[in-house]
Amino acid sequence: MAASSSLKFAAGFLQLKKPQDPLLIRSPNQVSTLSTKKFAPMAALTATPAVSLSQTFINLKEQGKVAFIPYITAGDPDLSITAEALKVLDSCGSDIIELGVPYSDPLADGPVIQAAATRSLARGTNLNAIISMLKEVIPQLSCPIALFTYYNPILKRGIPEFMSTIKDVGVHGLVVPDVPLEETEILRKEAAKNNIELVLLTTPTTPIDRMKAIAEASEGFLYLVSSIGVTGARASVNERVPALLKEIKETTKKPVAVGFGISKPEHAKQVAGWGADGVIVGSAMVKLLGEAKTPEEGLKELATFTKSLKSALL
Ligand SMILES: O=P(O)(O)OC[C@@H](O)[C@@H](O)c1c[nH]c2ccccc12
Repeated sequence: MAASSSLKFAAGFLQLKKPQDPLLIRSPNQVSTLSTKKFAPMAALTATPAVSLSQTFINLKEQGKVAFIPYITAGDPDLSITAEALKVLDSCGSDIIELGVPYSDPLADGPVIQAAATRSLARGTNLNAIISMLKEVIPQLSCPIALFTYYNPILKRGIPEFMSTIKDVGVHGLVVPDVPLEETEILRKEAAKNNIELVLLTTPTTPIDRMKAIAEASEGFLYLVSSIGVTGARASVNERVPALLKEIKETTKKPVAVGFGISKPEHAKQVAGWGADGVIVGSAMVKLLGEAKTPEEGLKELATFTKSLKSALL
């Protein structure tokens, strides 16, 4: 698995890998034994059902708040810990959770998320097992889930079936980083049929006309990738973000969430101060869970970190 660290997003999106590459495809029938595990000891408890991504932003805006959106990789260290982590993230104030489907060739990911995906796949995580876990856990969450996946797992399953499956378990949004705008039409159509909001991404190198078209087509929110390159914590947030946000805000009324390289409460506060409607933190979260001595310790650290990021946005 090699993700190029010099990767540049081609006009907003990555190049699509050939779906027939056998290395990239796992059979949907390959159900891990994890899928039969009980993920939710308190399955009887149900939270207030989550609203859509766009409604979440409307509600926050009314309160003058910025959305906090953590990202974690499903199945790292295993899916039962992911289930617990989702509950921790939800109860510590996350507004939307981006849950990543691990993938063998995660082109847009830096070393931290690549390593998490490798560990997760090595444990046998696959889409069916993730879906079974979500079926039990989503009813216990009060914030919506946006599933993050590269395009291949969607193609492998078939777009209509993929969408109806994730809808049935209560997923609200979808982020697919390697589909060019021109190819999102079919995805959008199937997503819309199932009330799934398809979030599109724009980057600092996206030409303005293309950014406008992406903003127009994006649902739920628009994902502003703060800097070119791959995911991963950085010392500071790209100074071009305020200008990029201004440009986008002149184009669209849709909420804009900023991600890539945000790893500290100070970063989150700064990005919110620049006018973002949401702040996305991935690698820093994944690292805490991945490097903890025990899963329990990882979950504790995740709780503390989530609260500190959330309170930077209050
Ligand atoms: O890890 P970071 O730098 O905090 O960035 C957010 C990010 O992890 C998440 O949104 C994401 C994970 N993998 C991606 C690939 C492309 C775009 C976005 C992502």
